Amino acid sequence: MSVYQATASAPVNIACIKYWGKRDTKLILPTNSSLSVTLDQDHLRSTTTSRADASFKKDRLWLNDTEEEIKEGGRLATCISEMKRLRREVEEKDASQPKLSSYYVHICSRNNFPTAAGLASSASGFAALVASLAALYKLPASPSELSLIARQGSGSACRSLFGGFVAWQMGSLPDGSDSLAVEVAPQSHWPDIHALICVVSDDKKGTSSTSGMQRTVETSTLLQHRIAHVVPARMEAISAAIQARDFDAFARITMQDSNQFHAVALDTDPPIFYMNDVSRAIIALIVEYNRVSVANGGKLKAAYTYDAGPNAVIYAPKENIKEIVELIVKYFPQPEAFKDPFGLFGAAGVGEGKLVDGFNPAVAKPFGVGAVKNLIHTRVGDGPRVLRAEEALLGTDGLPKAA
Ligand SMILES: Nc1ncnc2c1ncn2[C@@H]1O[C@H](COP(=O)(O)OP(=O)(O)OP(=O)(O)O)[C@@H](O)[C@H]1O
Ligand SMILES: C[C@@](O)(CCOP(=O)(O)OP(=O)(O)O)CC(=O)O
Repeated sequence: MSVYQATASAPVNIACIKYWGKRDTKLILPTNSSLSVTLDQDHLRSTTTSRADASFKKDRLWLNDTEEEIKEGGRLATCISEMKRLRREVEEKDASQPKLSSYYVHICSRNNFPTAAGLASSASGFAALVASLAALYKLPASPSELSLIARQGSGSACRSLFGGFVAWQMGSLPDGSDSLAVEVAPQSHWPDIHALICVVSDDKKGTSSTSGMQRTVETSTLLQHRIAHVVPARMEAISAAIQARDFDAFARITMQDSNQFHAVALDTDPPIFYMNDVSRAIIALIVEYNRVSVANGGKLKAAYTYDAGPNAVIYAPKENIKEIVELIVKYFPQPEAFKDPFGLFGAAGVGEGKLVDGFNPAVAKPFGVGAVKNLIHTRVGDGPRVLRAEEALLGTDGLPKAA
């Protein structure tokens, strides 16, 4: 008997131009275009195995070993049924294809980082779901076509169907068929872009992105200004900066857009605060680090950005990461020396940290151990990967294997 099963992994992406607001909440159509950097799956990823079998009694999904309910009409159900629809098209064109679209699926997924903690698990999670079903169903669909479906799981997920630098074009059609992700530049165009994630909190967050952005759409006048007058020009400018590998322009726009996203959150009624004192201290450190560089005739060396939570993501060319880690560790001591996967610091790692010459230490007060709980050093990465059969998360019985 044939086994119909496929496993895929997908990356996290962190936006430089933020998606915040929907014009259609069911189809997940945004009020503005957005642009992100895909992070390396070698460090942060969702891995998903999908299997279709005539003996299965219903569609089931396990996330990190716990079964999730697939609510009728919900986001998971929509993605699964849309993927079955694409499979049906394949079967209608070629009668020799097994009728997998009529079978129920079992799906097992794991994230190798905290779920629902503002580390974009919904993005990698829905991208991995769509990528694994596309492999199971042997769909001829392009990443942009698959992004149309991932988008209906979680908007930001559509951007995780590509590696490198990715735009989500908002589109204008009411059915959403032109609201999709496109590659701005592949990972290989600018592999030198690294990211340092400062995990300020890995708790579940207070106001979810989904509910927060709707409140912003309903109450913020600043959002209307952003949509009409700010984002279109920024999309153009940051795409040009990426094409030219102009980090100074990339960093300036990224920080401006993070600031404006948090400004529209604050302009929401009642106001939404995602950053905390630790987040703001990290901003002050990056601003001062850049000031010293510019004062010495240089350019911006790092860019911060924050999603719907207090964690900082710092983008920088690889050559600056050592200084940045030393700076962060100086103000946010770590329980153990920080060792990074790129071996920038040798076997001993970074212990006490230090400041670059000319840095004004008074821009922030030092915090205690635990204020930044964890540092994750990663870089721009590739798009979803189809994995070997041995990496499957479902056992021969179609149920999750023990972790
Ligand atoms: N691997 C996965 N497979 C399927 N769904 C997932 C997966 N990982 C996360 N999700 C879905 O995404 C939800 C978490 O999304 P949520 O937006 O709350 O957090 P986040 O993505 O970590 O944060 P943010 O999107 O604001 O950065 C989970 O509750 C689950 O429904
Ligand atoms: C701040 C953001 O991370 C918001 C992400 O929102 P989601 O994609 O999580 O929202 P839903 O579409 O409702 O699932 C900015 C971004 O990723 O562009």
